[in-house]
Amino acid sequence: MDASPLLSTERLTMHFGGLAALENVNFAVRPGTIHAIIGPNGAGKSTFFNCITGVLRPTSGRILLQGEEITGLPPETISQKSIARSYQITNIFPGSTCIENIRIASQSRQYSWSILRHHRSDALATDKALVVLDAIALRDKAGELASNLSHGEQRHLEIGIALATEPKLLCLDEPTAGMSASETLDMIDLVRRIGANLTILIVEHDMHVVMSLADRITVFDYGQILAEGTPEEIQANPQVQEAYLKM
Ligand SMILES: Nc1ncnc2c1ncn2[C@@H]1O[C@H](COP(=O)(O)OP(=O)(O)OP(=O)(O)O)[C@@H](O)[C@H]1O
Repeated sequence: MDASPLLSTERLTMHFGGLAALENVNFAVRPGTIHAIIGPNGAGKSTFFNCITGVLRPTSGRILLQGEEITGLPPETISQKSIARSYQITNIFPGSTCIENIRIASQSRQYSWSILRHHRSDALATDKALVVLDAIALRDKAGELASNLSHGEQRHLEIGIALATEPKLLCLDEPTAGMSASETLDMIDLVRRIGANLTILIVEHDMHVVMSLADRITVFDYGQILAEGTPEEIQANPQVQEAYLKM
């Protein structure tokens, strides 16, 4: 029994001049899953993320969030519609404390926070931020300047900033890039924990991370979907093996 997709694309196409970075991509993320997108360099993974988060306006095709068309909407509107993205490059305010970083992000989510503004907004905003800090295992660093955190902790904070906007879909762009082995294990643990209550779309090069976390995997190659399935199905797929061997 398939649930209706949380996010889907229909014939999504993005051309840069004569280059087809995405070509007729039909894709769907089921609610409650951790869905990984993998593929060789230049396969179109970042372009896909950029289209669904509004950074790029696709050349043609449609993007639907819970059946509502969001194609070509600006990033702020897409964020208000509950798609949050954590970037490869850290996106935090280094001169602010961890809790301030989370509070700033949550206050930017005007609609769902309008109630809080009417009722003891400050105390509630702080309580909410502490819940997020708990979720990202940084509660004991609430008052610490973000600039004093380790690289791994900064990536956790960045995910907290995305969580504070109360997304329905969290897009993670290479969350373990540049991490040590132990930071990578911590990140796997974090994504698994937040994925218990949230739909996550993840672009990741580290196959151990992908195979540890993903419920489903979509493989992009030359801007098209080469394969889709469970981690076991993808690992056993000869076309996928060939696409990676040619790298
Ligand atoms: N703004 C742009 N202008 C022109 N070409 C672009 C632009 N962005 C991406 N491309 C091209 O589109 C293709 C897909 O790039 P994209 O960055 O989406 O791939 P990727 O799968 O994310 O690669 P990587 O794993 O290396 O990050 C590449 O050929 C890239 O050079």
